Formats: sequence, C-alpha cells, structure tokens
Amino acid sequence: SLPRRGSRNQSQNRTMSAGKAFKVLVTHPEVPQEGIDLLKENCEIVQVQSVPINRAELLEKIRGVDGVLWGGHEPLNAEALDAAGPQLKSISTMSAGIDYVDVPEVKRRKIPLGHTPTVLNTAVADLAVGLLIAASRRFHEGRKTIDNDKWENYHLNWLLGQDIRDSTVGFYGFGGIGQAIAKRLSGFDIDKVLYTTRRRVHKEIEEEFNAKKVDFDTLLAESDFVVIASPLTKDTQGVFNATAFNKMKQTAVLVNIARGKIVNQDDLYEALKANRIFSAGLDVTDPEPLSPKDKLLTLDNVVVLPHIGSATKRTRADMSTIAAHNVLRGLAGEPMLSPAY
Ligand SMILES: O=C(O)C(=O)CO
Repeated sequence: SLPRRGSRNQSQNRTMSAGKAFKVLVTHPEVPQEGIDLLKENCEIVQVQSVPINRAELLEKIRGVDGVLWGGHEPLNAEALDAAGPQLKSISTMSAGIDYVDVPEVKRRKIPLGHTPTVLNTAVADLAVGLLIAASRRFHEGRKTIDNDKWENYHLNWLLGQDIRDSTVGFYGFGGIGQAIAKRLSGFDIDKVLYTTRRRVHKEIEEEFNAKKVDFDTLLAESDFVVIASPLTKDTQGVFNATAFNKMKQTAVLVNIARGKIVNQDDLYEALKANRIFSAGLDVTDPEPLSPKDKLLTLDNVVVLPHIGSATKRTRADMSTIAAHNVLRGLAGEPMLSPAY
C-alpha cells in the first residue's frame, strides 16, 4: 500500500519547506501523470521528450539532477551516472526487472535504487494465464487455419490441445508474479505446483498453493506447464536450452513472461519445430523488438506477444506512483518503498 499524502514525516517536511529544492529527471515523456504529479509537489522536473528515447537528449538532461525516474528500459550505466554528476542521490526505475541497470555501478556510487515490483504482479499474471491457455489450446494455429481456408472441424481430432485440469505446473522462479499466476490457476483444477528457486518460499505459501520446491531437472521432467517467472541474471541467462527442452515432456507447454534471454531462442525454435515440446507462449523474446522475419514466427505452435505484461492503464499508473515515491524517499534520505538492492 502507498504512503498517504498527508502522512509525511519530518525529513519529507524539510524537503517540502525547502520548496522545489530538488531537480528530478523523468527519462520518458509518457510516464503516467500520477507519478509526475507526486514529484511536482517537491521537485522541479526535467523530462526527456523523444520517443524512442534519444540517448544524447537523456545524457544532456540528466546533468546536475538530484533524482531520476528512469521510465524506459534503456541501459542505466556508468555513462548515464557520469553524465548526471556526483550530486545524484536517488533513482527509481519504472519496472520490476532491472536487468538493464548496471547495479554494481549504482551501488558503488552509493545511490539508492528503487524499482516497481508487486504492483504489476496481477497484470503480468493475467497475461501469463492467457498465454498458457492460448499456447495449450493452439490459438495461433487455429486462427491461421481460418486465414488459410483450412477450417477442418469435420476431423474429430482437429486442433486438440492440452488440458489444464489435473496438470502439474512448474514455476521457474516463484516470487510475487509466479504466486499470482498460481493463485489464478488454482481455479483451473490443477493437480500440483512445483517450483525451482534459489531460496525456499515460506511454508504457508507452499501450503496455500500445494507447492513443492524441486531441482531444475525434476521441474522439467514432471511439469505439464513450465512457467518462467524469474529475473534475468547471469545465473538464469540461457538456462532453457536444448538440454533443458530434451528433459521436458513432449506434451509440455512453456510460458515465458520474464525475460527473453532466459531462453536460448534458437534451441526453443528447434524444440518446437521438432515437436520436442508441445508449444510455447511468450511475452518476451530475444531480442526485443523481434524481427517480423524471425524464424520463430513461422511456427504454428508458438504464441508471441510484444512484451505487454504490465501494459494496463492502471498498472502503469501504479508503477509511476511507486517509482515517484521511491525517488522522493531517496531524496529525503529515507528507505525506498521498493529498494532494488
Ligand atoms: O517491469 C518489468 O520488468 C517489465 O518487464 C514490464 O514492463
């Protein structure tokens, strides 16, 4: 829940009484107004105007600012931090994943860094369930049969898909988003949840979802649906490769709402083409944007979306609000609502 506007503590009051003591860069012209309005109360705002973001404009405008609301997924690195200067004391992204941030570099400079997990859990989880159904019930292939005048429902075994009921759903990563997906799927009469994470989740959460922590190989071997919901790190990059696909059930459906680079996309293409696994539903690809000529798009058994997991009006507004609170708290020398490190 968000702090109430009236409930400022002392250091925030100091910020207030100093007038617009701080200058904050908003690195994207389309950051929802909710966050901008919050920042405006205490801060002078400079805003990048170009879309797609012109790096030169960003580097020019970041100079001398006290805080940054980093609105897009452009690299936040030493170049940008150097351009800002040593007075920079608070940054928040407007995303859950921060793989485009050079976190060690931000840490080294002791600049508090926030991000916006949690508020996007439900929107991303809704989309994940959509992808899971679309991929298991062959939406893309079905639509193509209509376009190609191949509607052959006189066959009784035409376009048969995979059932969700009584299935085992395996989560690679079982944080807020994974749990929100599991919560939604509990209405689909699934049999059980497996998960692979570095740390075990709380016992109550395991009980709530009938979830069991397993090693990666077990997750692959036993899951009917494998859902990737982990951050992209050097440990998770490329782990879904040919070796992994070969350990999955031939009827398995892969869903990725996390980051494209967690999957070796060439290997995924081969696995799908050879029907080594049943299908995939992807909101994220490598690279993004994906070329319209990418070979993945020639396959019937993959549903691809253009990274729209958090793309609802309310979710984006909430993300801007959290990001603005993070920036303001950093400026006031207080802990951020959602610190990234
Ligand atoms: O917040 C994120 O990390 C997303 O990928 C969605 O915008």
